[in-house]
Amino acid sequence: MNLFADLHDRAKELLEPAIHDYYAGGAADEFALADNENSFARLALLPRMLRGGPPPEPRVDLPGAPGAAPVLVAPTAFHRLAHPEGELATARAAAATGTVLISSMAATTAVDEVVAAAREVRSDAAVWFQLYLQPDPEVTARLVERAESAGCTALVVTVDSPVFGDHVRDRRNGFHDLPPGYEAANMRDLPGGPPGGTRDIEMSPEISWRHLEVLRATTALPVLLKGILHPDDAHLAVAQGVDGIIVSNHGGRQLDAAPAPIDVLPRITRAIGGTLPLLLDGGVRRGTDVVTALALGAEAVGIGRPVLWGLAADGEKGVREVLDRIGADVVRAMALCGVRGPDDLTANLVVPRGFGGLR
Ligand SMILES: Cc1cc2nc3c(=O)[nH]c(=O)nc-3n(C[C@H](O)[C@H](O)[C@H](O)COP(=O)(O)O)c2cc1C
Ligand SMILES: O=C(O)C(=O)c1ccccc1
Repeated sequence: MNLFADLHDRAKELLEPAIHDYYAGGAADEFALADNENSFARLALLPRMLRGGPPPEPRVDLPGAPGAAPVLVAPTAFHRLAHPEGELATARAAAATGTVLISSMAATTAVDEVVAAAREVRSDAAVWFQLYLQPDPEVTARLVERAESAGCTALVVTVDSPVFGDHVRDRRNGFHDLPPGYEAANMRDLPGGPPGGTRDIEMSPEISWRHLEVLRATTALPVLLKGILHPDDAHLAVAQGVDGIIVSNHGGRQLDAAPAPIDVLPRITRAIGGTLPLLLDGGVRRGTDVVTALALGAEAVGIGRPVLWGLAADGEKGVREVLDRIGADVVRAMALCGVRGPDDLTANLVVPRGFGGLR
């Protein structure tokens, strides 16, 4: 049970089973998928009382997104499979709530249309573009140009996908490609692709820090890396001069043996906390999860599947419901913990559940 259980139930009723499974599923045995939520459940918050502060107003300055809500929309593929308005509905709901939308390279709507929909609702809406570095740097460069001319204010480079994860449910359901009538619209008219058609998204183990360097030389946009889990990689990211890190195991869809992001966040914070903005996604389902992540060193978090459930259940209104619910729940959780501002979000707020008073 969580804050979005009703929307997930409704989405499950409405979606074709193979599409529901595509969204819900993880890699292999789904250990990482399960652990993402379970790891939050293994942590408790030790609240402070009678602190006499104003009502919490959680807002955060992120690269290309001043004054953003601390909960972002994580990039997820293929929103038109959830609702006919697809990414346009998601973009409008995110903009209306002051939420950063990380628009997926694998979207079924082109990024310029996504940004335009957000900016119609709110002229300063922040949309970041998520990107898989492509083996052909020309293809990557063209995608970056598209994101820049669309008006995206940061790039999120997903680094946890040298190959596709083994999505067992998709294999079982025979769900391998977008159904007819849908397209990965950002991949239209790219070098090496069919004329007038869309190019496949390539995932390649060849991709290295060198490709990232090339990318960073071609853009002035802030670049965040999504999918870092090892503290040594966090150090390398700092040395490269990136603008932020999203600690993530891709919602349990890539390496199934990967730890839950919330379990490695303290090590990453110890390694590089304070030098760059740290974000986290995976298993965030309630305000106390957000407070836990912020206390352990994240500036902000992303949510993936709950947005898809809201979108499938009720389009723009459903996504709005998801973002409003979690926003209000964050304020409630902070107030219940006696958090007055960012300075009160420290690691000593978090204890293991069932600690028996021994710590
Ligand atoms: C259906 C689905 C599609 C996704 N597509 C992408 C994608 O295109 N690019 C990407 O970087 N991450 C993608 N992700 C991973 C999310 O950005 C995020 O890391 C994850 O969903 C967070 O976990 P949560 O769903 O538990 O909130 C996808 C996740 C799901 C569930
Ligand atoms: O499904 C995913 O998790 C994902 O990241 C993806 C990547 C490329 C195309 C479609 C989905």
